[in-house]
Amino acid sequence: MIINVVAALILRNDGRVLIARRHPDAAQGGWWEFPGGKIEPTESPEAALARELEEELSVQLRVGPYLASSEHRYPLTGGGEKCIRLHGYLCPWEAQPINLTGSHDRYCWRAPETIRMDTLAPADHPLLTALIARLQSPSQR
Ligand SMILES: Nc1nc2c([nH]c(=O)n2[C@H]2C[C@H](O)[C@@H](COP(=O)(O)OP(=O)(O)OP(=O)(O)O)O2)c(=O)[nH]1
Repeated sequence: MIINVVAALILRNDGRVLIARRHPDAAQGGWWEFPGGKIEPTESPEAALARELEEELSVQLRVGPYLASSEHRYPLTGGGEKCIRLHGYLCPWEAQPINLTGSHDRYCWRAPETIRMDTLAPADHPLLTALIARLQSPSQR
């Protein structure tokens, strides 16, 4: 079964993007990722993402354009694997307090090209690559 997950690439005016670290006790604990979560059956991806951002960071943001998707299989401890289909959306940052109230223990703002791939959840790699390409494309300047 494929689990559909949405993630936000929250972009600040200075070009930095928000990444958050999954709590050690959470699934895929310790990885840095773009905040978000699973899409419930009755939700649009955008509604799911707005809800997850409120639940996980206590922020209210406008969900912007779709960026890219990826698929990744994580091994399960008891055997087998879990297949994640991750859909990334750009979200312009609107300044407000951030409170981590979900599955993360830290967050930070990073220039996308300085994010270390070996600390980023594997499913997020294609999203980061797509973000860097988009920010470098002349039409986005
Ligand atoms: N939120 C999020 N999850 C990601 C990313 N990359 C990635 O591999 N994942 C994985 C981790 C989890 O196995 C799964 C999403 O689970 P989650 O725990 O964030 O979703 P949720 O809040 O809806 O979960 P739940 O505790 O309510 O069941 O997708 C990402 O960038 N953001």
